[in-house]
Amino acid sequence: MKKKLKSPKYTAKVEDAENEWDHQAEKIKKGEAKNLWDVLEERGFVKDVAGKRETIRELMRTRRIGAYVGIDPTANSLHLGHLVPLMPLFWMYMHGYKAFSLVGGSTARIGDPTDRLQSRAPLAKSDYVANMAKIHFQLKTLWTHIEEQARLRGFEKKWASRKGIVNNNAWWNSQPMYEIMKRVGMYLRLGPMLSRDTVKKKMEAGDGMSVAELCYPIMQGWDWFELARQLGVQMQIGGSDQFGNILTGIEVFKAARNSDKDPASRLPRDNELDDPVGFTVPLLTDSKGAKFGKTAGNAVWLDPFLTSIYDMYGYLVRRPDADVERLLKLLTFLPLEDIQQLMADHTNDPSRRVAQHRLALEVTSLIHGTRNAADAAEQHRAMYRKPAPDGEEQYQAVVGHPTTPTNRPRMDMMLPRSLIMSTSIGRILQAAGLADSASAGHRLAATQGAYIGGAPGQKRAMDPSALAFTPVKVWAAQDTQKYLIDDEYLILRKGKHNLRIIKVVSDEEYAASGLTYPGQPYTGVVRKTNMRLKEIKHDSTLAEKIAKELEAESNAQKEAASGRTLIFPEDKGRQRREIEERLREQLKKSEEREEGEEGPESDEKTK
Ligand SMILES: Nc1ncnc2c1ncn2[C@@H]1O[C@H](COP(=O)(O)OP(=O)(O)OP(=O)(O)O)[C@@H](O)[C@H]1O
Ligand SMILES: N[C@@H](Cc1ccc(O)cc1)C(=O)O
Repeated sequence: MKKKLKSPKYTAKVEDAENEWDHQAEKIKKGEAKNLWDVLEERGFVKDVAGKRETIRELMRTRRIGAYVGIDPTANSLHLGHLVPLMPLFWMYMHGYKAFSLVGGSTARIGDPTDRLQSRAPLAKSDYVANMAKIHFQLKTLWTHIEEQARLRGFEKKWASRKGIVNNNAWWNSQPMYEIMKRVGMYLRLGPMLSRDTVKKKMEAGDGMSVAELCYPIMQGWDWFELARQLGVQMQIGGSDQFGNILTGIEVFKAARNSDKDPASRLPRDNELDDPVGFTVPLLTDSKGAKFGKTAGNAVWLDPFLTSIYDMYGYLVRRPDADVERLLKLLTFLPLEDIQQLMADHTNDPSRRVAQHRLALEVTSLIHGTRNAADAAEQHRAMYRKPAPDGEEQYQAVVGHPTTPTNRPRMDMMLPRSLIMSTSIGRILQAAGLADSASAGHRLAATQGAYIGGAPGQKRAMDPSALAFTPVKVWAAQDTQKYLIDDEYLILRKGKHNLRIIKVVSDEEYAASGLTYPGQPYTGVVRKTNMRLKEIKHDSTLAEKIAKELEAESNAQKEAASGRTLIFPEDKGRQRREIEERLREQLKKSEEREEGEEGPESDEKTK
């Protein structure tokens, strides 16, 4: 590979960063600063260590190493359990290391057999594409919130620190089997692989083991090696169930490294500090001790549509006193002294649950941003009045609008195929909830304020890390469909994080779902009224029915107060004229309102 020449300015920056690191290492040695490894241990992150503790400690002191956590997109959202291995990664980034989260686009298609008796059910290609994109963007949002947290906590941004999201599709889509067999397969022995507990159990008491599943840890180890080659990743972090995979990974890494014939590209192996190292974090479990996650079905999801921000806040507020200190250490960036103070306050009056509320606020801020977390805290305060003397929380009344599945904008949604195939991009942006009206959607497209994912005609399984976004333009209606991924998904984005992953379904399936989208024809008042006016002309009995509906609608509010019921006149002709009159009035008002909303650029041509 041709190496890029580095500018003198860049080289100087690298040198400065190295000097800065050496200086910090010296301070740690003299006891003037803390080694991050010790911080991680104190906070309870370290369960099992792959490598020697002292070596890792020295490595973290002397080198700005890279670390990674891998997550297979086997569900459509991250959950709270994933935060435990991700937190040390975030800590490392804040302290100037290089930290990467990996989306296992390829490994998810094999399925990690660790601790399972039954193989994972194969994912439909479309689900897998959607999961991958969603997890990728959730991680992206998390990383943005980490920047926010770092700023709030006064961490100085380091030029040489790195953060990123990678997808192992990037190499597995074109990885020759021959290379793996030759560089790794030849050196790994089958005996130790077969004697792993998790393998034995699945073979003896479960549904057996496929060759692909048996090779899963090799894939994971090769990922590590690729990340080391490309990004300098020397450390892997995972949940405690990943310990076996991390140990096998070290063997794979070393075999791959040692078989590199070219000394110029070979990763260093001069001393112990050059070797790959890893550690696992304790598993977050539910009250019955089961691993918190997608398989056990007990997850608290990071997707606010699956677990509302309010519900996540409430879940954290309900954590038992015995768990709260540990969770504060694992899931927040609060300094240990602050946690101690908080626990002392909590012990003084446990009924106020100050420690739990702080936990809830910190974790929801990290996941959903500080503003949303503050809203959730406010909703929570409004929902519950002060605890009764017996300590029980009491339900009061709902004040404000708690987040519910219906009022939360969805990241993933469904739209009918005819809309995508034949309507203007303005209307599609409106239907996706990225614009308030079709003309606002048009303006967004005209000013290139919205983006569409993928390349025209993309057919291969998408790799979100490589997913390019093209600014949407005011193109012809049939141009949007060129961006359909696997003929099934459309990805739209406004700004950095306002993302819509749209599953495009047949019109029949959409109608059967009972869903409607903003701007859907004949769901707006104008169109409904117009349609009914036409119907009424042909059927006078319909007038009575519509009159009743209209009355019921307006009386719903009045009735409670007055208790009055309306009596309809007997004269059918007059009745029809009156109703038509009222419908016209309603129509006029609605048209005026819609004009006001849409402005002069209404895209009538697409109707
Ligand atoms: N409850 C948890 N506590 C701590 N770490 C977790 C928890 N759940 C998942 N992890 C860790 O997150 C990383 C990614 O896990 P991933 O979602 O790929 O698969 P998984 O753990 O097998 O999920 P599941 O078993 O729920 O299907 C792994 O390192 C895993 O150990
Ligand atoms: N095997 C991990 C996920 C993972 C995938 C690829 C990796 O390189 C690392 C980790 C799990 O299931 O939890």
